[in-house]
Amino acid sequence: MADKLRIALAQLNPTVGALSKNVEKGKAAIDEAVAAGANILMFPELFPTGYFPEDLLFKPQFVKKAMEAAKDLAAHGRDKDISLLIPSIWVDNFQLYNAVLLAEDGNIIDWRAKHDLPNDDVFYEKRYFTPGNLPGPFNIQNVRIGVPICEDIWRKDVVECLAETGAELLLCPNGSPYWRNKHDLRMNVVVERVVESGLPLLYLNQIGGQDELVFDGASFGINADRSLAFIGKSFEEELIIIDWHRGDEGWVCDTDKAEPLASTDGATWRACVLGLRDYLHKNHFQKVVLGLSGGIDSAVVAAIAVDAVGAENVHCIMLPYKYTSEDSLKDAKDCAEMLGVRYDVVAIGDAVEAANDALAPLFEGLKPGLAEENLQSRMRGTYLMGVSNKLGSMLITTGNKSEMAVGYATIYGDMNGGFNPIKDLYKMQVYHLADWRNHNMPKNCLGPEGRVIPQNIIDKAPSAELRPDQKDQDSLPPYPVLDAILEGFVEGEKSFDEIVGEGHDPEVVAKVQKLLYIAEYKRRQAAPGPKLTQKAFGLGRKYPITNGFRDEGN
Ligand SMILES: Nc1ncnc2c1ncn2[C@@H]1O[C@H](COP(=O)(O)OP(=O)(O)OC[C@H]2O[C@@H]([n+]3cccc(C(=O)O)c3)[C@H](O)[C@@H]2O)[C@@H](O)[C@H]1O
Ligand SMILES: Nc1ncnc2c1ncn2[C@@H]1O[C@H](COP(=O)(O)OP(=O)(O)OP(=O)(O)O)[C@@H](O)[C@H]1O
Ligand SMILES: NC(=O)CC[C@H](N)C(=O)O
Repeated sequence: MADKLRIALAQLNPTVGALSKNVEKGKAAIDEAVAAGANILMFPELFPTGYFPEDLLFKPQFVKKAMEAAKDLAAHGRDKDISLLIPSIWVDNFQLYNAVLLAEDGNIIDWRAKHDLPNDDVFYEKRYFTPGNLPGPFNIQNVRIGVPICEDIWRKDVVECLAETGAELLLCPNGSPYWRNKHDLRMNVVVERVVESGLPLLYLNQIGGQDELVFDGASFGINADRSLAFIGKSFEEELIIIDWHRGDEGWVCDTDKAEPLASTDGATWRACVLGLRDYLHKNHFQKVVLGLSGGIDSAVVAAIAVDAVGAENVHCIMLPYKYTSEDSLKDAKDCAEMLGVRYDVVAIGDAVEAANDALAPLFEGLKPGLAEENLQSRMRGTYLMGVSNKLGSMLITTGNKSEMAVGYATIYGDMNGGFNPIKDLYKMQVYHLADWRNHNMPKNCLGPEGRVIPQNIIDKAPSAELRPDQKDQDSLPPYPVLDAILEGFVEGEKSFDEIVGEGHDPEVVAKVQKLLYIAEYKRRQAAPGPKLTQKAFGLGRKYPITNGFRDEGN
């Protein structure tokens, strides 16, 4: 019976659906693990397909090829002295499972299926998979190793069963998307399972962006005595190699590895950066274009873009109209210079006047208002999409969570764009992160150190500049109040009475609730953006567009 184990954890960044590319990445990890003398190598959840393949799983051809990909990866272990744990889809007796395969010497010799299928928030696993039976441990190199798959550790039953059936060590592959401070939650869950079972647990997560999800890595292990065994890098690929020995009280970690965890602000920023970078690169774009208005939102989006793909791949365009202030022109230019990006100025006046003239006969007798204001935004959106088409850069859009919540953005105007890096940041968080980035240089970011956003952009009152002297606060409550009410409704699903009970004006609360509900149609047509909170608009929050419900209190 082995008394020592060298375990390799492949904290990798797969691309959903890119079966051959993922398998090649996996084979390189096998070679590296073998060279490092590892006895066991484990991959993250559903590695050959990437997490999560969604309705690709309804395509028999995809399922067939995904199983072939898993077998191909397993075959790479032939004539190599290493046991592979490959989490993959698996079909058995006409049922589809979210499984983990044990492969030795090129052959799949055993497998287990995920028992607890997550079906809340952004997960829809019951739509696709049959739940596995409660599993027993694998016998790997004469050590009994339990492999609960991701959600299997978020409830008690699977680990309890593994412990009762003789597991000595737990290895858990995950596809666990980031949200703010989720790492603490994962640690708590793992410690609970360790305390209940008395077994050490190694937690492996993937990294990378997949549409609206970002995976943050930071894989870790907890010893049986609840102490932290090791922690890997955040938001970076890494082959983590950890030595274990069998002591009198069971398996103990011998490797001293404690990568620093990103701070809450640092992790939020890096999730936006990685989410954007992977969305672009995995969809074969190198460059982005955006409208830089001299306001806070586009300045922060430009800084995130530069950190994601480098200044040489970010094109900022100021599109002034007669309401654009001198301050905005200066602030936009200063910001572009600080970031080192290409900056152009393209006036929209002639086009806006031409459109107004063309529509004038239809609008005769009507007062100018919202239609004329939104036309400016739409003209900018049209110009920017023209640049995107011609120069091959993706247009990125800049609406923050407060604006997306209340519909304070012009549909088919400034909402144009393929991806929105700040979609899940409330306005006050956008300000906070602008200041944070001016004072911090996050890891793996390609932008300059030091100030990247002019102080005047942070200090001045926000304005859409669609009419003379317009300020956001003419139409909306002050952002600290708006954000607090929205957090109540969106993150907390609180009642009208609860929010009013927190000291907010009932009329304002009612207005925000109404705006929130009637803007659902805009959100359905909005670009995706990285999920940073437990309740992000998009994948995990499903509200009807046609919705007659209003909570008016008791
Ligand atoms: N349920 C529904 N399903 C489908 N379509 C629906 C709809 N309800 C309205 N609509 C349509 O949507 C249109 C109204 O939407 P839209 O044209 O966007 O216009 P709207 O939401 O009325 O106005 C945009 C607001 O955003 C502000 N804004 C604009 C640009 C930038 C910023 C900023 O600070 O970032 C702020 C602007 O000052 C204004 O208050 C209507 O003409 C109506 O036809
Ligand atoms: N003059 C402009 N030049 C270029 N882009 C603009 C201009 N005005 C608005 N935009 C684009 O439209 C988006 C919405 O901008 P707007 O100024 O209306 O409100 P905002 O949400 O406060 O954004 P920001 O803080 O970036 O100004 C901007 O982020 C920017 O991408
Ligand atoms: N893929 C999964 O099973 C993930 C579920 C788990 N609750 C998590 O967020 O980490």
